[in-house]
Amino acid sequence: MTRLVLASASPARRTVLRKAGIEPYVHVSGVDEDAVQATLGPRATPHHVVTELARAKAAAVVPALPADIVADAVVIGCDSMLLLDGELQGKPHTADVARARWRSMAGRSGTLLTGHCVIRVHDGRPVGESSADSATVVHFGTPSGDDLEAYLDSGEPMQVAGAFTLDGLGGWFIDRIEGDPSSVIGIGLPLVRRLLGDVGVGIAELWTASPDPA
Ligand SMILES: Nc1nc2c(ncn2[C@H]2C[C@H](O)[C@@H](COP(=O)(O)OP(=O)(O)OP(=O)(O)O)O2)c(=O)[nH]1
Repeated sequence: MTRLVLASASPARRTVLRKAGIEPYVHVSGVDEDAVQATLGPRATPHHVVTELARAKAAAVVPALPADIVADAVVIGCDSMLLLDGELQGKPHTADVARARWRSMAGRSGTLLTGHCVIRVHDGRPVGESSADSATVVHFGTPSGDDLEAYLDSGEPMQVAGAFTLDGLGGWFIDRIEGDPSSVIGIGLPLVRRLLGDVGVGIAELWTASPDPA
């Protein structure tokens, strides 16, 4: 049976796949995202940046996988960033940066881009690849000063692209989205289904009969 390999440390991506019936084999890529982005140059479009980062993560994992996995696998890399005022934003990492971002984006909208790359591996060799990014417009609410500080104190916004989550505490501050919710969380299920089809894999081949509904 073809095994789905998730080239990501993201617990959010793992959870999305598990709830959708797939227990991924996880192998973190360890890719230096800043270094990859630097090689793309200043004229790289936001769509190209997230897709190339996703490709770098998937490609980095293939040679490191055990033989029994790479006998028959699809390796998926992803990268999510928020495009706001023409600037790509990753994780804020600090409360000060997250606060400044929320003060800028409250009451406005941005586009959450998630790059995806699927590499088909058979008998240890890459035999197919397909990549694309998904774009979801996110309309941000306006948290009160107290709510924003409490959100920052939770630590959540510092660890996620765009300083918000759709499915966590951040959900209280997202008015609506235009696009695929799973790609905002970190891995777009309908897009991955299409990319898997591009490399000859049907999604129903991969999922277990009993998805994790938790
Ligand atoms: N649960 C949740 N997580 C989100 C949401 N939006 C973004 N994130 C997370 C997903 C990713 O873990 C993170 C985006 O950073 P990256 O795409 O660089 O992935 P990350 O560094 O976590 O892992 P990776 O580089 O794939 O090993 O932000 C959301 O709405 N909900």
